[in-house]
Amino acid sequence: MTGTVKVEGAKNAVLPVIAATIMASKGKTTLKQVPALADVDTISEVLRYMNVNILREENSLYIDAANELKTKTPFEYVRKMRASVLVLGPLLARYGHAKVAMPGGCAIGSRPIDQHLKGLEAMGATIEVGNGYVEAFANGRLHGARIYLDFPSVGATENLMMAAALAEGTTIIENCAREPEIVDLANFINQMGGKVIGAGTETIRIEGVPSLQGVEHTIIPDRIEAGTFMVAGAITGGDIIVEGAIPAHLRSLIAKMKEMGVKIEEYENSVRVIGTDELKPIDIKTLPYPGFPTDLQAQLMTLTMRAHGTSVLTETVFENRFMHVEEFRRMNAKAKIEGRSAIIEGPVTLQGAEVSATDLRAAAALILAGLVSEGRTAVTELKHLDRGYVDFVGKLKGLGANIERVYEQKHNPSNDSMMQSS
Ligand SMILES: CC(=O)N[C@H]1[C@@H](OP(=O)(O)OP(=O)(O)OC[C@H]2O[C@@H](n3ccc(=O)[nH]c3=O)[C@H](O)[C@@H]2O)O[C@H](CO)[C@@H](O)[C@@H]1O
Ligand SMILES: C=C(OP(=O)(O)O)C(=O)O
Repeated sequence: MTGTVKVEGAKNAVLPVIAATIMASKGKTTLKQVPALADVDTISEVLRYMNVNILREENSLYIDAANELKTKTPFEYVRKMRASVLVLGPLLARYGHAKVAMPGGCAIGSRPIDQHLKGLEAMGATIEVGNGYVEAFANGRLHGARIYLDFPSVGATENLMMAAALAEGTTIIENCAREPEIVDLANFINQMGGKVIGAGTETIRIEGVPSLQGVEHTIIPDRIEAGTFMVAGAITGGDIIVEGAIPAHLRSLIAKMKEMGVKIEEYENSVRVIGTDELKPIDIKTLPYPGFPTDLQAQLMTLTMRAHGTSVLTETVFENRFMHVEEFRRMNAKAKIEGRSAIIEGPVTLQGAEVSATDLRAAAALILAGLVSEGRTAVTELKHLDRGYVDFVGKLKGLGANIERVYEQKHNPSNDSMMQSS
């Protein structure tokens, strides 16, 4: 594949930022570079349900949360998207009450929210969990606290940072997540009038303020989408430019791809990827940022199937994020799971097959594998893909891929399939 592909605003940055907009009791918020994703629609629906005015025009969202808001979120939204739980901190901080459906597990793990709740309790909240809901109360404003997270959870860091922004006094979150999306959220809160220091390091300090206001903010580029296209360039032995990729956000992927023999040129706001036939095997361990992202594990796995030798991919962030391995085996991959590791023997000639996407990144990875498989591959369950990729098929076609999106039943997108032949 050759050519240039442009990345969208980051899904994992825009979702917490949209949740944070409900803390603005005055003024309106304009968000720019908002990707047209199913997850953005879902969180927009959550806000509308709560009585927030929210309007989308092209890549911008206009949000007015100055009305009195409902402080409850029903299960139907959280079921579609776990990130709905990010309204818990903002609602509790603004209203002293929040009732949010408990997110269940999903295909990648059980995903509890104990660290979110532990932090909110330390800030003075009373929490009740029952009948599938978590309900939190604060007697007046939350107060500042010193919180040590057991694990640098992205969602817990975000929920607590938002709650602390409107709390009385200073909150210190230690062992917090350091992802670029945390920094984007902190920048947004600070633009709103908040006082957050240290985002991007292991300790964040937040001085609470009495109120926050709406502002204009541009969402950072999606490093996971960028990384997915970088792998697409490499696996097809192509030469592609990923525009909007910030190399500093992709250090671990760039290092691993270079170790495999892929040529990568870095520019300020783009990367060029030049594939090779002589891929070397690698060992990878997923870790919180700046370690290798779990959200790129499945995609990079496809590249290891083309490498000459044995690669070991160890998943430490989620306990069950190897559902795609079984699907890859249907495509002739020599792959097995041993404990928390996937062992991949390469190189193999992948064969087209009918496979099913088990989660969002598995969907992208199966499509990447399909690009280099002999014969036709059909990927189903594309509702997962639509959560996190804008026009993935169109963008790959633009780079020269032989791929079509097929709508089998118009009103049930989960039945769609994706086909490609090589
Ligand atoms: C919308 C969004 O930004 N999603 C990302 C976010 O998810 P999310 O915020 O859910 O991920 P976390 O960092 O919270 O979870 C990481 C690990 O910690 C565990 N955990 C988390 C919270 C908690 O209270 N207790 C607990 O045990 C989880 O089960 C998981 O095993 O970060 C993940 C890890 O980089 C990414 O894969 C997701 O794409
Ligand atoms: C796991 C992911 O997302 P979420 O946390 O929204 O399920 C992802 O983006 O790969």
